[in-house]
Amino acid sequence: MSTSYSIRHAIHPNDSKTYDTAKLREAFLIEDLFQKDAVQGVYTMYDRLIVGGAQPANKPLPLESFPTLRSENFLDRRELGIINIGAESTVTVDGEVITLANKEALYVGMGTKEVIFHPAANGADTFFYFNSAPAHRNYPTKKVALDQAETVEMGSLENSNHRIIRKLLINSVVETCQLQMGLTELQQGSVWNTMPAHTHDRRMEAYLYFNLPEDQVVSHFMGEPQETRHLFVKNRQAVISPPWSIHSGAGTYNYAFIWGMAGENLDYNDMDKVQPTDLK
Ligand SMILES: O=C(O)C(=O)C[C@H](O)C(=O)CO
Ligand SMILES: [Zn+2]
Repeated sequence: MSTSYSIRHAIHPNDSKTYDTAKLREAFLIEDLFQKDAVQGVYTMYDRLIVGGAQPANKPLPLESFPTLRSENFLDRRELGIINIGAESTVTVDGEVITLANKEALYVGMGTKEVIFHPAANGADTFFYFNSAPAHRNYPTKKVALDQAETVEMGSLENSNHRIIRKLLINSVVETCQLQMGLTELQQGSVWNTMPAHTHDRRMEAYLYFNLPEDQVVSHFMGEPQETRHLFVKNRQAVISPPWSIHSGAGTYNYAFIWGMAGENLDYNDMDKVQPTDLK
């Protein structure tokens, strides 16, 4: 079997205040999502979002159901969002072959029986990142290319936070039950993401940092706005952000990240912003 997963429990914000570095990392950081010829997942108890990575190198990898799901197929009661962060390659969805170029996204609806991740034809490194949330109905499977995304430019070089946000799987682009995903790229010389920071009690969020040189890091800031902590994060590592937590980061180099959310609403702009001078 090429699929493995672990479970992360939800934590009360008061408890997290007492965590040392090791405990904080164990609760919120996902260090090893990608492994050659494996599908790996973390089933979080935050809105039951699954954070996953598939790295097909020598063989196609089916997305197998996790025993915790107690369902025959992974998507019997779930929806799925996939973003390709590696070489162009294909995903088959109930036999339909869908090609995803780097940074392209795919929404796969509830009730789909079979999802298979394929290695790139030319042997190049293939990395598919995915998020999955419980669903209540089927919406059609849809590929979203970069030019179909809702794209916004935010920040400035003066504030070290100039970035392009591509909302790929969002309700103006594709119908979903509760999943939203997108990709943010820091522009050269800018290192701060999501600053001013925010929380959104209605939704949890997960970040996957990528396109970061192997010898560079992002300091990811989390916690309640007046009780922040940090996690040092490397390339292709993910962070779980509870609804009460800010999720912002500053890198030693520019980078990209994928954000994914699930929860109470599909309103991307429903955020409680925190001014930088109010953070503690
Ligand atoms: O750089 C940003 O700002 C983001 O990408 C923010 C995320 O999209 C987010 O946190 C959505 O809630
Ligand atoms: Zn957010």
